[in-house]
Order: sequence, then structure tokens, then C-alpha cells
Amino acid sequence: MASFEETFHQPNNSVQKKSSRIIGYDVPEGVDIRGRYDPEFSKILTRDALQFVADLQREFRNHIKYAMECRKEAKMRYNCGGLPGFDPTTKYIREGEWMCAPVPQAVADRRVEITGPPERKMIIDALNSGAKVFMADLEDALSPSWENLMRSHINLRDAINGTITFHDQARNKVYKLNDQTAKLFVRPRGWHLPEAHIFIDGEPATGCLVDFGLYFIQNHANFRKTQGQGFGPFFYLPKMEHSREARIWNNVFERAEKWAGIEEGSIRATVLIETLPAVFQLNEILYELRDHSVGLNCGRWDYIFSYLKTVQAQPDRILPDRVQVGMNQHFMRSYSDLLIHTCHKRGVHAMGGMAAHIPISDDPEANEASLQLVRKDKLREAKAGHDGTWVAHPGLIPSCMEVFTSIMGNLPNQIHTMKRQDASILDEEDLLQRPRGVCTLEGLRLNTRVGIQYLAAWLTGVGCVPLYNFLEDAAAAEISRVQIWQWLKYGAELDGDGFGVKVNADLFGRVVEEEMARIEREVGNEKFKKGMYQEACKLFTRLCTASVLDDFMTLDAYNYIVIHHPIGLSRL
Ligand SMILES: CC(=O)SCCNC(=O)CCNC(=O)[C@H](O)C(C)(C)COP(=O)(O)OP(=O)(O)OC[C@H]1O[C@@H](n2cnc3c(N)ncnc32)[C@H](O)[C@@H]1OP(=O)(O)O
Ligand SMILES: O=CC(=O)O
Ligand SMILES: [Mg+2]
Repeated sequence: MASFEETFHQPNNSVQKKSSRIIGYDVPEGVDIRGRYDPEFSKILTRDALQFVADLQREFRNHIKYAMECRKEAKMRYNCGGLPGFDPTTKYIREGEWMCAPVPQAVADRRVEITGPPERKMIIDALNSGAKVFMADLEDALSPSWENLMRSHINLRDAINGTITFHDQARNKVYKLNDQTAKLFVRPRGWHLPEAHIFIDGEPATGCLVDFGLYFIQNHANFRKTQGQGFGPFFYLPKMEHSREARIWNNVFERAEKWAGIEEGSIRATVLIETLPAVFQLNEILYELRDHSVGLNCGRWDYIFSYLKTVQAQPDRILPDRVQVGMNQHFMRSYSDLLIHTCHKRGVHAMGGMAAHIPISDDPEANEASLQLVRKDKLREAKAGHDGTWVAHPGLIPSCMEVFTSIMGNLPNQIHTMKRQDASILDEEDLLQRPRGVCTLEGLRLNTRVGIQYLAAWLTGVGCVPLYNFLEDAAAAEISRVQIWQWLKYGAELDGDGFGVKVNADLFGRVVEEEMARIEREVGNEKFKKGMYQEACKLFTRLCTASVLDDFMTLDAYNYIVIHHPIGLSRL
């Protein structure tokens, strides 16, 4: 018999033997789990679940590869001076008379939705929060370490079973679900991210197929009984750039429905419109998903990030300070108005964007001022015709609920009452109008401080953090990263605060040094030493100064959080 040493260090550790006792996952042919073994995780990673994920991977991997190649090809066109626009070959879809399937009763009213990573306490708080929907986020708000991912699935399963509890030892407080809870949506990762702890046929699995597959197989039956009134499960789909990517999701849903023996159109999804190319595909995306759609959402933080990426080769499109790129910019307002018009024409929800403010607990005056800004933004959304909106923190729910109710009254949504016919004429010029505003040294400093702190948190497994009274997640931090890259590349002039200096490597180097010192002062010496600030600084600096812009900072950062077991196996 092989020694413990020999068996534990075998390259395929899906099944690890300790003496004669099996301590590994029971995997189907071609599947290799390289994440840590845990008996609790094995209840999620059942043989059936892994077979289902492997089947999805095998059926769709070439479609995904093709879609990712098309993204590269489009990027090349934009980098040669092109801009995204409406596709003449799909005019018949934009102008055709068709509707999405009727909205299920269970999710007709979505006036306030709360989001958050599926941590145990957070899920309970969010489901009990009084919001209509909780979007459990495996994407912008989650650092997708193996531990986080597996625990998220355990927590989601327990939430849907209604058995989830959490004991806060420090406060001796027990958390459990109320009788009335929010409806649960799950957001899997974007198409571009691999899941490097699960290999299928020798390749890392596609992250979102793992997220979808494990969640669906475990929960579809219970979800439809307890949450969806016969429909579901419900999803949010992030970061798509083209309707061909929506078609893959539609096919995945059909495949899953067939597998589960449930009616076609049971699964429903809201697509985040959060890339610049996707705003020219609103109809096409809804059309592909028309039997599975519950609308579109303005993912405005990623949208700004995507704007920066898409126009990266165009020095005349330098973005002003991040804080100035709000919904008052013509291109942002046009995006939201066109989205509302399109969704309502096709009979589905047009969801608003995330309020990044979070309560300021130690300063009532500042808190009230911040809440006023949120109310103003939400009033704009409700009046424009959005059917609901996003908040990141339960403290914002009552105000946002009040604002939407003041406009919608007892109606569950505005799908049939706010057609926004006026927005039907919005064209490429409106959607691509150059943003106005100024660049400042303080903007450069803030981007640097926020970007480094966010990455430092992400590397230690925290995907969403409060920084300077705002939430910072992957989408928001990406804006900071790409903005610095753009300012460096084109030597942007920081004239907004009277300094009149040009951004160059020297200035950025000094800012990084000074902001690292400030971070150390703010978080304290002890936390700074123990944290991942130096690693984050190195990574962030590399990303900002790269000669070729990285598509996503989380792709590089992911290499730091992948831990293969047995420890020491190569990661990708
Ligand atoms: C661009 C986008 O993609 S947006 C979508 C992705 N981003 C998100 O989902 C952000 C979600 N929000 C969060 O993660 C958090 O609100 C943070 C990290 C920003 C701030 O969290 P904290 O510092 O814990 O906030 P705070 O201390 O004020 O929390 C107070 C209470 O509210 C709870 N809480 C805070 N945010 C949430 C939330 N989103 N959902 C549920 N409960 C929450 C806390 O757990 C805490 O509960 P307790 O009193 O029972 O202990
Ligand atoms: O996911 C939401 C966003 O704004 O990005
Ligand atoms: Mg996003």
C-alpha cells in the first residue's frame, strides 16, 4: 500500500487516500477537484452536480471560446479607432414586434433590491431586510477563493431550505430568517473568469458554469416551491458584450430545464447592461433570452469601466475624475433612458443602478447629506421610468422604498405605464457623447488609495469593502485602475484643482508612495503590516503602468488566491 505521503501528493487529488480511508471528492470521469477537501463541501460537490457541470462545460465550451475570441476581435477594431454601434444586420430584431414572456408574479414588484456577497450573516440580514429582492453576488462583491465559493453555495442552499442560522458569538446574537423574506437572485461570474480549482478534461472549468450548475442542481426544486411560486431559480447575468453571449446563457437554461424536467421558461434572468458594446444590443440581448428574461439593469459602475476600456486608444476621450461621471452626463442618461424604453416595449423590468453610498454612522449631518443624494438619484430613476433600484446597504432601503412608492404607488412596476417613447430616438451620438468634467490631483490620489486598498482586501478574501463612506467592489475599483492607466498613457493634465501638472510615471510613483503612507496611517501600523497592502500596491502599480491594458484586474489577482491541494501543485 502507498504511504500517506505518496497518496497525498498524487497530482490528481480528487480522491485522496489516507491509509485505506477515502477522504476525497467522488468525481465523474474527466473531472479533477484541486480545491481543499472538506466533508461539507462534498455535499455541494456531489457526483451528480459535478457531472452536470461537466456536461455544461463540454456542451458550451466552444461557444464560450468563440464568444471570447469575438470580444478580442471587437477590441482590435476599437483599438484601431472604431467605436461600437448598432448592428445593421439585426435591425429586424430592433424594429420587430415581439415581446418577452410575461413577468412571473413572484417578481413583479422589485422596487428595491439589495445586493451582497453570500456570507452567512449577510444573507440572513439581506433576506430579512425588507427589500423586495436580494441579489446574492458571486461576482463584483466576491473574491472567488475556493473557501468563499464553497461556503457561498452552502449558505445559499441553507437559505433556500429555510434552515440558515448564524450565531454571532461576540454579540451573542442568533440570526435566522423572518417569515417574510426578499426573493433571491444569484449572480454568477462573468464569462471570462475560470474556476481554477475544478478541472474538466484537463482545463480549468468556466467559472460561471460552475456557479450556475452547482446552485441550480442543488436548489431548483426547493426554490420553485418556496421562493418562485412555480418559477425560478432567478439569476442576474453580468458583463456581457454581445447578444451571442446571451444566447449561450439561454441555451444553458434550456439544457438545465430539460435536465430537471421543468417547463421551458421556468428559469428567469435579468441581464446587467454594464458594457459599452452591450448598450447597442439591448433588443438583441432581450430577444435571445425572451423566454427567460426578467429585464435589464443599469450596471453603471462596470459601464463606466467598460467605457474607459472600449475607448482606451482614443486620447480625445479622457474621462474626468471618477466622482464626476454620474448620471447627469449625457451618455449615462441616454443609456438609462434607452434601457427603460427598450425593456418596457418588450414587457420586462428596467432596473436602476447601484447607490454606492453607505450610511455614515459617526456623523449624522454627513449621513443626512449623503442620504439626500441617494434620494435624489433614486427619484430621478423612478421618474424616468425605472421599475426598481439597487442598494448596497440595508440602511438605505426605507428611503429608496419611499421614493419609488411615491412615484409608483400601488403598481408593482411601471412596465405598462412608462413607455418612454421619447427615448426611442436616442442614437449612437447620444450614447457615445464625450463626458464632461475635469481631472484633478485629488482624483489621482483617490483612485490610487482606493484601488490599492480594494485589491489588498480582495487578496485576503474580501470582495466588497466600505472606503470613505462608499462601497468599493470590483467594478468600482476597476474604474480607478483603468482611469490611472488612461491618464498615464496620455499624460492627462490635472488642471481641475489648479495644479496644472501632467500625469507621468514620476508623479504616479510619488503619489503611490504618499498614498501608501496615508493608508498605513489610516488603517494603523499593525493591520498594515499583517495585511496584503504591499502585494496589492505592487499588483496595482503594475496594472496601471502596463503597456497593454489588462482586460480585468481580477484575472491577474486571481492567481494569488488560487490554492491547489495538495499545496505545491501548479495553479493554472
Ligand atoms: C457595482 C456592483 O456590482 S454593486 C453589487 C456588488 N456590491 C455589493 O453587493 C455591496 C454589498 N454591501 C456590502 O458588502 C456592505 O454593505 C459593505 C461592505 C459595503 C459595508 O459593510 P459593513 O461595513 O459591514 O456595514 P455596516 O457595519 O454598516 O453594517 C451594518 C449591518 O448591516 C449589515 N449589512 C451591511 N451591508 C449589507 C448587505 N449588503 N446586505 C445585508 N446586510 C448588510 C451588516 O451585516 C451589519 O449587520 P449587523 O448589524 O447584523 O451586524
Ligand atoms: O454590477 C453593477 C455595476 O454597476 O457594475
Ligand atoms: Mg458590475
